[in-house]
Amino acid sequence: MYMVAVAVMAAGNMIYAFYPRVLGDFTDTMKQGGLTKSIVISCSVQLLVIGVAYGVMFGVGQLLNHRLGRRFEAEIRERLFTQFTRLSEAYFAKHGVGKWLSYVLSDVTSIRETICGGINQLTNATFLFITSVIMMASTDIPFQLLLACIAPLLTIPFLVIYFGPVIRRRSHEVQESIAGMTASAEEQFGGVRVTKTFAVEEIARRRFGESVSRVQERQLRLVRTSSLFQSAIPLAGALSLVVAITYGGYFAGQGKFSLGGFVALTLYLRVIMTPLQQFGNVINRLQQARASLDRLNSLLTETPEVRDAEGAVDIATADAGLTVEGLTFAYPEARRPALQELSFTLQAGQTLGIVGRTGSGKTTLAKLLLRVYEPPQNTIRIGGIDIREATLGSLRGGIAYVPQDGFLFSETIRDNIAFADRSGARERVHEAAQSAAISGNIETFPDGYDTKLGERGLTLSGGQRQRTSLARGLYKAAPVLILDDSVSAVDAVTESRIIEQLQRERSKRTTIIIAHRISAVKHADLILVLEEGRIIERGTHEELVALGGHYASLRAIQEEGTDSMDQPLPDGLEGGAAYERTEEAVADERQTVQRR
Ligand SMILES: Nc1ncnc2c1ncn2[C@@H]1O[C@H](COP(=O)(O)OP(=O)(O)OP(=O)(O)O)[C@@H](O)[C@H]1O
Repeated sequence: MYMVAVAVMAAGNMIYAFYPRVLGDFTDTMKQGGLTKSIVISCSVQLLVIGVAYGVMFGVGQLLNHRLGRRFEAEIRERLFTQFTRLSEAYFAKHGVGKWLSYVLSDVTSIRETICGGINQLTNATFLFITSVIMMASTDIPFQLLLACIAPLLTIPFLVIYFGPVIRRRSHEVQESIAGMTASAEEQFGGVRVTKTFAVEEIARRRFGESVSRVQERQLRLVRTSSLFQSAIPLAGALSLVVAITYGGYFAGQGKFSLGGFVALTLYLRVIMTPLQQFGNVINRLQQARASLDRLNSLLTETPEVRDAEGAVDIATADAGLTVEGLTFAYPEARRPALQELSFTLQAGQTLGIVGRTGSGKTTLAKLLLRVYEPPQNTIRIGGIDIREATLGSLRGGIAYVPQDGFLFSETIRDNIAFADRSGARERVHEAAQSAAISGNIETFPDGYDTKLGERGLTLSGGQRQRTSLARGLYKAAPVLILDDSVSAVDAVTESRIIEQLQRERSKRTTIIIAHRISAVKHADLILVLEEGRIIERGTHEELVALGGHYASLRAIQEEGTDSMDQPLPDGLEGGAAYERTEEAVADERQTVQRR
C-alpha cells in the first residue's frame, strides 16, 4: 500500500514539475509576439490538466498513507499490549507500569504522524526536487548558472548531519519526560484518596508540577533546536533565489538565455523551496519518530523472563500431588533470600495452611507456585513434573489464586466474578458468590449482579471487595486453590462460614490457605509456620499446639484476644466511675488492656 502511495505521489509531482516550463514557454511566445488564441487555450488546458492530475494523485496518495498510518497505529498498540501481558512481574517491579501509557499513546502517535505526514512529505519533496532539477537542466538555462543557484542548497545535507542527532537526542529526552509525567499522573490519580485523607494536596500538586515543568523545559529545548534547523533551510533557498536574480539577470541581460528561461528558473527555484522546507520538517519529524521507534523496538524485543521452556508440556494439576524440595529463592537485587531450603509434600486433594509473620515469605511461595517468578530448576513439582517444564497456560489455568487485595475491574459484579470464563452459567456465578459469603450483599445492590463497579471497584467496602475477589477465585473451580490472606478483611463469623463452606466444597481438591488467623488454617491437613523464609514448624493443628512453639503461642494470643472481647472491661474503665479517677490511673489501665 505504501509503495502504491509513493508511486502515485511521485507521478503527481512529476506532472506538477511541468508547470514552470509551460509558463516559461508561454512567456517566450508572448515576448516574441506569437501569442494566438489557440496557444492561450492550449496553455490554459495544460495548466488545468497539471492542476487536476496533481490534485487527484496527491489526494489518493494521501488517503493511502493515512490508512496505512492508522493501521500501523492499531497494530502496534495491539502488539504492545500483547507484549505488556507477556512480560513478567520482575520487569514491572523494576520499570513500573505507568510509562506504558505514554508508550501506547504518545510514542505510537508520533510514529503514525511521521508515516502519514512525514514520509509522505518526504516522498513528495524528493520527487518534486529531482524532477524540478531535471526539468531545469533540460531548458536553455546555462549550466554554470544552474550550478550557482543550486550551490547554496548543497549546505542542506551538512545541516542535516549536524542537527539530526541533536534533535533525536532532545526528542528522546522529551519522550522520556512525557513517560515520567504519565507515570506520575497515573500514580497521583490512583492515590488521590490517600492524598486527600492525609491533606497533602499541595505536595501532590508540587510533585506533579515538577514532572510537568520537566516536560516543558525539555520541549522548549527541542523546539529551539528544531526551529533553528527549520529556519536554516529556507535561508539556503532564499540565497539560491538571490543568486538566480543577480547572476541570472546578468546572463539574461547579455542575451545568453531567454526571458522565458529566466521566468522558468525563478519559478523552479520557488517550486524547489517548498520541498526544501519540507525536508527540514520531515527530517525533524523523522528524528523525533526514530527516538520513539527506538523505545518501542526495545520494548517489543524485551524477552519475558518467565516463559514456556522449549518442549514444555501441559501439566495436569487435578489429582496431582505437590512436592517442594530444597526451594531457596531470592528476588532480583535482594540482599537475602525470601525463601530458604523449603521442603514439603502435599497429597492431591489435601489442604495446606501457611502461617507466619509478615514478610516471612508466604506470598513469595504462592508466586513461585504460579511461576510469577521462576523457581530454581526441579524445586517445585506437580504430579512429579517440574513446573518449569510445564506450559504457563496449563499451570496457571489449573490454579486459582486469590490475593489479599484482589483488583476488581470497572465492570459488572457478574463479569468480575466470571472473569475466568464469561460464558459460564449464571448459576455458577451465584454459587461462587454464595460460597464467598458475598451473595447477600450483592442482592441488596441496585442492579444485583449486574451492578457496575466504580473505578477499581471502589463502591464496595474492603471486605466486600475481598469476598468478590474470592468468589472470582472459587468460580474458576481450578484443581488447586490458593487463598493468600484472602479473608483477612472479613469479620470472624463470616470467615468461619467461608472456611466451613470451603472445607465442604473442596474436600477432594488441593487448597492452600495462607493466613494470619489460626482459625483459617486449623482444619488443614498440614500447616507450615514460616519465619524469615524458613519452615520453623510443621504438622497438624493438634500437633503444633502440643509442640508448644510459635504456632501454639500465636494461637494463645489470638484466642486470648477473642476471649477478652467477651469479658467485661476492668473495673472503672466503663461508666461514670472512670471520670472519678486520676488520668495516670486511667492510662495505666488502658496500657494493661492494650497489652492483653
Ligand atoms: N518484588 C519483590 N522484590 C524484592 N523483594 C520482595 C518482593 N516482594 C517481596 N519481597 C520481599 O520478600 C520478603 C517476603 O515477602 P512476602 O510478600 O512473601 O511476605 P509475606 O509472608 O507474604 O508477608 P505478608 O504476610 O505481609 O503478606 C519480604 O522481605 C519482602 O520485602
